[in-house]
Amino acid sequence: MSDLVGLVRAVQANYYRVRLRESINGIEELLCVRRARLKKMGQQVCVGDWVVVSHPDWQGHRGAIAEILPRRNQLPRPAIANVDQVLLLFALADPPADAHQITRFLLTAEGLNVEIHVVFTKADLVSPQEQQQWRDRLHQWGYHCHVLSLTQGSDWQHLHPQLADKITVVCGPSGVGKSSLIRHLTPREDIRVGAVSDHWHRGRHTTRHVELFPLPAGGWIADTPGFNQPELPQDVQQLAVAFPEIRQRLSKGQCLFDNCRHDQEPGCCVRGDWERYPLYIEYLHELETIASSEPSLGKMLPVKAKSDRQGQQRLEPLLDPKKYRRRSRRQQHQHLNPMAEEVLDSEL
Ligand SMILES: Nc1nc2c(ncn2[C@@H]2O[C@H](COP(=O)(O)OP(=O)(O)OP(=O)(O)O)[C@@H](O)[C@H]2O)c(=O)[nH]1
Ligand SMILES: [Zn+2]
Repeated sequence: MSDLVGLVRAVQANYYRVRLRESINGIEELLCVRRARLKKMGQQVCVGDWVVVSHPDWQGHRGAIAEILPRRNQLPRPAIANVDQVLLLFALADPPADAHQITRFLLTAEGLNVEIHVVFTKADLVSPQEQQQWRDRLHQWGYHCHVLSLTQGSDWQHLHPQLADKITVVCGPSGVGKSSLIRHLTPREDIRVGAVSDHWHRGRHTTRHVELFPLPAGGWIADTPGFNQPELPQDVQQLAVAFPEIRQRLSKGQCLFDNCRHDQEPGCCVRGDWERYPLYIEYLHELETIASSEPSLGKMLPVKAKSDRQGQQRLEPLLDPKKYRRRSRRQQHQHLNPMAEEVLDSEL
């Protein structure tokens, strides 16, 4: 008999909601735990994983995840596997669009190495001129964007073809309409699924969890918790390549120094009169300040001599930020209780 394979739609506490690749006797989903063997091997299951299910209990709609199929990629926060694209959503008003905040989201999305779609909502709240200004602005930054309203017209339906057959993650600040958009795109989806809902809602974690919703034309879409200020990339190199404007300048020219920070260095081909250059410089200095304020690192790290803007020499640490970066508070909070899982595993 062939393996029972499914897609993990949601993870909460120690339960995994798995949508079977093919429904069996009308049953589409099983509520699963993770086999002890996977746990011993330290394998975490995350939303978006394709998994092999064993021990199906068709009456109780239960099962156990026996194997995780290879992942194409994995977003770290929130943990979602096999992501095809990120849809960044911003409102044109209420809350107003803000270049600084949009850039922080774009930088995070750029670091994920997946396709990026930018969408502005609440077009009904601003003039056509203002809509066009944001379109032009994003175009100059190197992005195409959609502008739409969920309360007027049906432009949002133009998103369907871009989402079909893909796993799309919607990110954006709080209150921009992420949940509303997903409700529009997945009209027939019932979040509570028959027999599994009782077990599901008994979970200890009451915070909003990540979930994949099926799209009518195939594919899946997930909302992510709204947070307003994503973290910066991990190092200066990653920061620079996360700006399409910088990538474009570096594809045409070359800076004098290989390790140019594109700040005050002579012979820099990136420094210039482009809109987001001051933002790049602000984030560059923010990253460098974080790096140099790590108290325990100053002693351990090699330093390099640098000239500041007044021509004074100063020492700067040469960091390997990946190695020394602290875990974020969000990561720490996402750690689930392993004890409870032990009990469930031992039942199988
Ligand atoms: N005028 C107008 N209001 C909208 C539009 N889209 C969403 N809204 C409203 O904006 C508010 C916030 O929408 P949500 O979908 O809850 O936003 P969210 O991004 O999921 O917010 P968080 O859950 O905080 O992350 C709601 O009152 C929606 O009705 C739109 O296109 N135009
Ligand atoms: Zn440079």
